[in-house]
Order: sequence, then structure tokens, then C-alpha cells
Amino acid sequence: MEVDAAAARVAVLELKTSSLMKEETVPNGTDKHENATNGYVAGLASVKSKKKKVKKKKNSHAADCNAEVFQFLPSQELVQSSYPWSAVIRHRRGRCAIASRDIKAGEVIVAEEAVAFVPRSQDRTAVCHECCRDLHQNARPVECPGCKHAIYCQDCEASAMASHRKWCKISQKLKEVAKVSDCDEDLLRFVLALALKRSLHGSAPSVGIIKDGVIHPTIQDVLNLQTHEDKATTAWKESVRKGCNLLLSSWVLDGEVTDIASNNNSQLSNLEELEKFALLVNTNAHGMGLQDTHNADVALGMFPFVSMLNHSCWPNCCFASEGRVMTVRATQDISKDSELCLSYINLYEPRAVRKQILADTKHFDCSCIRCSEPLKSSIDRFLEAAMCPARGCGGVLVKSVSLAGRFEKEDQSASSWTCDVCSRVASPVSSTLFDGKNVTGVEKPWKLEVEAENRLAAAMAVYQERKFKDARILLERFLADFTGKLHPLHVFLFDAFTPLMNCCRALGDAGEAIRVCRNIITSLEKVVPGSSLELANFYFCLGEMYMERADESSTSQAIAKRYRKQGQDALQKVRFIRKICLGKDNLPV
Ligand SMILES: C[S@@+](CC[C@H](N)C(=O)[O-])C[C@H]1O[C@@H](n2cnc3c(N)ncnc32)[C@H](O)[C@@H]1O
Repeated sequence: MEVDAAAARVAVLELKTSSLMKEETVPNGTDKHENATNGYVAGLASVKSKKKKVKKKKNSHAADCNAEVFQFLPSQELVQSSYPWSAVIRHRRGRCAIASRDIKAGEVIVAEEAVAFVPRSQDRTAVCHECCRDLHQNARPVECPGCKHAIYCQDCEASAMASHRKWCKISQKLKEVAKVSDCDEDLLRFVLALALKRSLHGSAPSVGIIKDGVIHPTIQDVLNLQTHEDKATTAWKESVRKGCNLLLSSWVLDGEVTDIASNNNSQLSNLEELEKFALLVNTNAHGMGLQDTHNADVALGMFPFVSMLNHSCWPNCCFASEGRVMTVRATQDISKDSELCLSYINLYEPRAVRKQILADTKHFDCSCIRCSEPLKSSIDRFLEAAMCPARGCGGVLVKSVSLAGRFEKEDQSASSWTCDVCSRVASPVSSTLFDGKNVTGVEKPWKLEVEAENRLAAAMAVYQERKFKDARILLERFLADFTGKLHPLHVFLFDAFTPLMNCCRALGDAGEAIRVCRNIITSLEKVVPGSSLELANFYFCLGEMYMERADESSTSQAIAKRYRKQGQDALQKVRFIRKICLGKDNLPV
């Protein structure tokens, strides 16, 4: 199994203590996290791929959430009677899900059917557009000959095609509409799917139902979710407005132009409704994946009660989808009254990068416990730290201004670096390092970082061309040159591990691949001490590699026995993690 390099940075944290806002402590870098629990989350859907520059605003939380505007969703009471949490409104974070009793690791927090979902265009053929099940295992999926976009499994084909006919024509135009309006095609598809739901079920009861332990929410639940209109850029709003307008004017049902909400004839209001759907998608849509194939983000779904859980870079829950149902599970034991949180993003990133990603794609300034802990005592400091070059010190240089420079290339010249042990300061302004002495070459932490980033990028470019031999040489040289200068948990070192492991595997060097894989697992468990399906994937690789080594003809019996035992231990870990994250302990296929 080749591990996707991007997956390496997805990780999940253990929430060690209970109540989120007050008592919680995030362990600093010296803490050990025994009994780590598991969880996986993919990020919330980002609807526009182009990266936007978002200026950081101080105190933006104040504007983020105004408690007065929040209402409970129509189906909230039903959910509270069936699942172990209730919603409360908290200053700056809006609605929060709070445990109504003690919860055990692996327990279901909510299992929810999507109100609507949209397979991502690039993965159009991966899942059935009706049941969202994996199409790879379906012998003869059927594609709509009209739009050549919708595709169904054999079980769904007959019924799905009948309803699809009603909006097939508009589906055919979507690509063009997206192009003309410069609006994301998947976003427009999602808007269309929600508008259809609204037009078909607009007058249906607003409270959902629970069937076989799964909540089926309503479109009215969706309409009560949060949006961030104030944070959307003018360009985004304009393109969405243009796209929605074009959608409206091409809205053809059975050959007739029809109002979306049949009881509402105002064109303007309809446009507003479509725009609101776009905003709702932007803030609330969840990635849906295929559990047994690395949980790839193949579709986007709307799950109003999963959306009640706020983000934390130190979450205690994870989500995973199967078909149209998204299930959130506790990744550790959680005590009554604690807030239940998911992670919307990959967590093996420096704090500033995580915050930047959340600001850019989810439009909020993260106030989770991990981000609120002073950097100098948080494990986050290690992810972008250089080792202190002062002889015998052993401390790390922590940046004063921790910026997401990797994304924004902002001017970092104003930042200084302070050793967390000897407290000496290095500053690029005066180009001095400690005691006023000039420093040279790579000892300057700011230069070291830039050099490391460039070297890694060069190695990755070769790796991406699948030139494994050359890439391995570059990655090994990179690690040799920067290990000891950057902190062992530095994100650049971590980013080099997965491609190196894959290179070694591809080149048949299982021994080295095992060593690198163990490094990955060690780093992941230190930085994001909870488990996750990504962590399970690395354990699975490790297990596979040990088993392969045990089976090699050159391996002696005694050593083969040891490898087999190590392989079994790793696979046992995979089962344990999957049991908690997915509720089933089979090995991935
Ligand atoms: C999917 S919703 C979560 C539920 C939301 N609190 C509500 O009332 O609907 C995501 C929004 O919640 C808020 N939020 C979630 N996690 C947060 C965090 N860690 N820090 C600050 N705001 C957060 C942000 O406004 C974000 O856009």
C-alpha cells in the first residue's frame, strides 16, 4: 500500500481532559500521552480551490458569532432524545455540542443521513450519485446518457434515473454556468441539490425522523445552520451571484421554466435563497469518503447535526461516512458537560498554518484549546523550531512571529527566534545570534528554514515524477543535512518521511521503509496523540512490511518469527483504531 503524502499530515488529537473552555490543558511537548484514542476527520469542504489571501483580523471572534442569531434546529429535540449530547450557545463559538452524560471511546455521537450530497467532479465515477456507495465494486454502473455526469449503481439506477430526469437538463448546463460565472462547479451542483430538496420538501414537516438509529434531518434543519456572509470576499459573492442567476434562468423542469420554491414567485428571493445555500455549503459541508480506501474525500455532504460540532485542533470526536450516512464517534472517554469537537483540517501543521487554513477556507479564527495555549509551552512550537546552536544548550528556537509563510510568503524579517531553554534571541534584523555575535550560514534559523523548504520542495518534485531512486537520494540527503538542526518534530522533516518510505518500498528496501514508517508513527503520536484512520494506515503499512520481510526466503526462522510478531502487533493496532473510528475492526482492503 503506497501512502499518499498528503495523508501524512492528517492527524487527530486526544482531548485529554473534559470541559473545553476552562479546565482543559493541552499537554506541552514533554507530556506523554498514554491511552491515546483515535479519530479521523477530513476537512470541511472548501468550495473554491483558488487560494485567497485573508487578512488576519484581531478580535474577529467577536464578529464571528452573535449568540442572539442562533436558534436550535427544528430536529434538535429529537436528536437530544436519541444521542448523548445537547446543543448550547456559547459566546464566540455559537452553538456547541455538549455531552449530556459520560461517553465511552467509540460510542456514536450522531449517525446522520445526508440531506443532500454531491460527488466531487474529479471523482464523479467513484461513488453512486444516489446512495454514495463505492462504484469500484459495482459491476456495471449506469451513466446518464443525457448529462453524462450522474452515474448510479445497479440497485439505484431505476429509481434514481426517474427523479434525475427532472433536473438532467440543468445538470447538462452546469459546467458551462460554472465556467461563465467563475464559480466552483461542485458548489453550484450542491446549491442545485439543496434547491431541489427545498422545492420537493419545502412544505414537509420540519422535524426529521430517526430510523434504525440514524437521524434523517430536513431541509429546514439546513436552513438554520450558520453562515459567514460577512467573511466571504466580494469576488466570491459576485461569482456565486452570477452562477446562481444563471442557474435560475436555466432552471427547466420537464421543459418548463419553474420556480424553485413553488410557493414563492419572487425571483429576487429565489436568488437570495440560492446564495444562502452557497453560504451554507461553504460553512457546513463535510467531505465524505470511502472508508476502506484511505477515506478519500470523494463527495461533499450536508449533515446539519454533524455540523453542530465545532472544530478543535485537539478534538475528541471523529467522523466517517458510509454511503449517505455520516457517523461521529467519540475518540476517547469523554465526561459529561464536555464540549464535543471534530477537526476540520489536517493537524500536523504549525499553529499559524492551521489558523491560516481555517481563516481562508472556513472563515473563522480558531479559538480551540491547542491554539489558545501559549506557543512557548505548546507542542506546536516544535513543528517549526530550529535547534538552539549554543553549545550544550539543547533547547529549541521558537519563532516570535509564527507565520504561515509556507502559504503566504509573507515577510518574516520581523520575527525573532528565542531559545526555550537559554532564552537567547536570534534576530534577522540585526543578523545576530546570541550575545551580539554574528552568525554564519545555516546557523541562522531564518535561513535554515528557507533552505530546508527549498531542498524539500526540490526532492518532492522528483518524487512526484515517480523517480524513486533519485527522490530517495535527495530525501535522504535532506534528512541527513537538517536532522539535528531542525527539531525532530519539525513539519519539514515529517513531510519528508512519507515519500521516503514510499521510495524505499518501491525500491524493495523494506528494512529502511520500516524504519521510516516507525519515525512517521512516532512523530504522529507525539504531535497528534490520538489515533486516526491515517495513523491506522501507517500501522497497516508497518504490519504489511513486517509480514513481507518475514516471508522473504533469506530471512532466518528466528528472525521471521520476530517480524511476524511485530507485524501482528501493528495489525492489532489497526483493528483497535478502526474499532473506535469506524465501529468495526476489520483490516482495510
Ligand atoms: C460547522 S459550524 C459549527 C457549529 C456552529 N458553532 C453553529 O452554531 O452552527 C462551524 C462554525 O462554528 C464556529 N467555530 C467552529 N469551531 C470553532 C473554533 N475552534 N473557534 C472559533 N469558532 C469556531 C465558526 O463560526 C465556524 O464557521
